[in-house]
Amino acid sequence: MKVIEVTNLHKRYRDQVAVDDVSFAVDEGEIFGVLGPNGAGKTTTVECVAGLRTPTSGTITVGGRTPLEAKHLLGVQLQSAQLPEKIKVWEALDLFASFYRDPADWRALMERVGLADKRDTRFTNLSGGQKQRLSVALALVGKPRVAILDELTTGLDPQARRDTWDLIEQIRADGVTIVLVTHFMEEAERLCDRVALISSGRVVAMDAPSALIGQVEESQRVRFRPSAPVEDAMLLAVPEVTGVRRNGEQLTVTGRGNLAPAVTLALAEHQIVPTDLRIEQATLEDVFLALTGRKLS
Ligand SMILES: Nc1ncnc2c1ncn2[C@@H]1O[C@H](COP(=O)(O)OP(=O)(O)OP(=O)(O)O)[C@@H](O)[C@H]1O
Repeated sequence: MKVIEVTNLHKRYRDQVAVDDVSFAVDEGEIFGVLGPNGAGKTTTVECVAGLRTPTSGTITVGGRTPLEAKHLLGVQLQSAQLPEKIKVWEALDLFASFYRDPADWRALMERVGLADKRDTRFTNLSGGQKQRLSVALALVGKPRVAILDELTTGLDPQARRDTWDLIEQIRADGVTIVLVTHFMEEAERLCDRVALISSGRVVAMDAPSALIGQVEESQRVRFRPSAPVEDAMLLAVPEVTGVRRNGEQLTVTGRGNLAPAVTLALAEHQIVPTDLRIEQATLEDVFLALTGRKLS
């Protein structure tokens, strides 16, 4: 079932087109990623979905209603959401809970996002990751059906980022649909069931990360040093192989599908052992580059 439907969204700020033509639908219970470089129109798109901005044209429904009618279904954690510096963790949660008729138990939520021991800490004294986790808790306090999380892990160190990813997965396990705005391809690959790649206000591709990566011409690369000389022709005869490059003794074989097992098997048939074997897989970055000629970050 579709919980969000965006059709031909267009948003202009005076003479600046922020979103040119964006359409997508989000299934109930999925983590849907909106991925694109800075300025692609991601924030504008989700702010329209959240009812915080009015589209210039196009339609948006959330749970079959307009974003404004659906406000109670949405929990929004927005980029650089700021709280008063001196507010304490518990006060912020208690304040946000007071906005709703039937709020979640904010104490349980505080526990859930790992801030129970920071209950009395002021916002300004929280670390970057703790601030982000508080903002997630604040987005969830209204028991939303859909949570919109914008650039949630920007500025976090790797450990804090992984902790935040775990938190997002837990929230989804509770049945909350998540729209995740990010410009980190690794984050999108790891978390999202589907992603919309956005460039210059348009959706250039939309699918599961693995499906998008599978479409890249050379989605796999295998690098190794052969224990004995290898003919290119022998490798090119392997159906999965599309190319062979040499760099001194090192060979780079590109291709698709189950490339690494196919290559090692072909080598074994010629009594050749691949040493220093490294397998590299294309990423969403490669997909984006192939589609737009531009880098994601
Ligand atoms: N309030 C505004 N007034 C005028 N132009 C705006 C406004 N908000 C955004 N824009 C412009 O619209 C375009 C899209 O911005 P948006 O913030 O939606 O992109 P984004 O993909 O979220 O980028 P980022 O990751 O940097 O936040 C940009 O060129 C931006 O400068």
